[in-house]
Amino acid sequence: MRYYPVMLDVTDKKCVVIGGGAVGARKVKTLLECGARVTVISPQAHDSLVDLAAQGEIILHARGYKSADLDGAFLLIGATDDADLNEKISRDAHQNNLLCNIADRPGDCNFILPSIVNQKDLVIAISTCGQSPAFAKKIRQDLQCMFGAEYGVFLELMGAVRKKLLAQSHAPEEHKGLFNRLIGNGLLDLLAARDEGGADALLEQVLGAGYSIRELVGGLNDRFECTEAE
Ligand SMILES: C[C@@]1(CC(=O)O)C2=NC(=C\c3[nH]c(c(CCC(=O)O)c3CC(=O)O)Cc3[nH]c(c(CC(=O)O)c3CCC(=O)O)/C=C3\N/C(=C\2)[C@@H](CCC(=O)O)[C@]3(C)CC(=O)O)/[C@H]1CCC(=O)O
Ligand SMILES: NC(=O)c1ccc[n+]([C@@H]2O[C@H](COP(=O)([O-])OP(=O)(O)OC[C@H]3O[C@@H](n4cnc5c(N)ncnc54)[C@H](O)[C@@H]3O)[C@@H](O)[C@H]2O)c1
Repeated sequence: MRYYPVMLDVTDKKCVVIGGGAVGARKVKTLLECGARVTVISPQAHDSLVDLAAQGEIILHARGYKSADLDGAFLLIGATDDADLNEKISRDAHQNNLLCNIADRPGDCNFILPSIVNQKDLVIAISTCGQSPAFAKKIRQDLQCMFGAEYGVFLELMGAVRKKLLAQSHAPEEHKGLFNRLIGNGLLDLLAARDEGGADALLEQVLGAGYSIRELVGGLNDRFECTEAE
């Protein structure tokens, strides 16, 4: 494995994307989904970025890159169509010890981006360590249809159960057994079938009273409506 996989918290962090073409726009979209504060520097910008700037979702500077653009940044992505400039951006980033992804220079990045299958808090990241982005995308497309809305609702429920158990006691070995019984005895399939009664019966059998779906996360149909509306 060439790279160390991590999950980065970019919430409210200043992330600078230099070059707002097709590639920059794709990377901005993911950063926004993860709650970053995004600044884009680009003389010309993809229509989607112009719209996001008009809606106040990003800051867009319609001009060329200056080194000072990195001031206060947590992370930067270089995605211009100018190879020399991309190299300069990577040098500036390394001097400032920044997290740095350069779209055409994997060797100058200290992180690269995976292809992502996502259903609310379920995130499956696929990387070929730069060997074949096209193949990472193909695997994403193959996996995507296997993970429906029930996975998002399932994780919301498991998270609520876990939070409630942890508030009572820290007992990882005991909790592991409970979680494995919920997982192994088909809670996910019951949610997929929208069988709230069946799911409640399983929750009560494994966890006892006080753990119904309504008590934990509200009604099942409401949860599916929220998930599918997103
Ligand atoms: C996963 C994804 C995430 C994202 O971008 O968000 C991503 N590339 C995606 C798509 C894609 N990129 C390219 C094609 C054309 C076909 C092809 O080349 O295969 C396609 C497919 C398409 O467009 O259909 C061209 C390309 N990519 C890189 C270079 C430069 C180079 O290799 O030197 C060149 C130009 C090569 C040339 O000059 O021809 C480099 C990188 N691209 C990476 C990520 C990192 C390694 C990921 C990995 O393999 O693990 C890495 C190293 C750096 C980085 O960008 O972080 C996203 C999938 C989105 C999805 O799921 O839909
Ligand atoms: N990593 C990947 O997934 C991937 C995929 C395809 C291509 N690429 C590479 O990514 C780069 C960008 O590809 P693209 O298709 O988005 O190109 P593009 O031509 O659509 O966009 C390039 C952007 O860079 C901006 N730019 C030019 N000079 C600039 C400057 N001085 N300061 C700031 N911005 C400047 C332009 O205004 C333009 O918006 C290319 O080098 C390409 O080879 C990477």
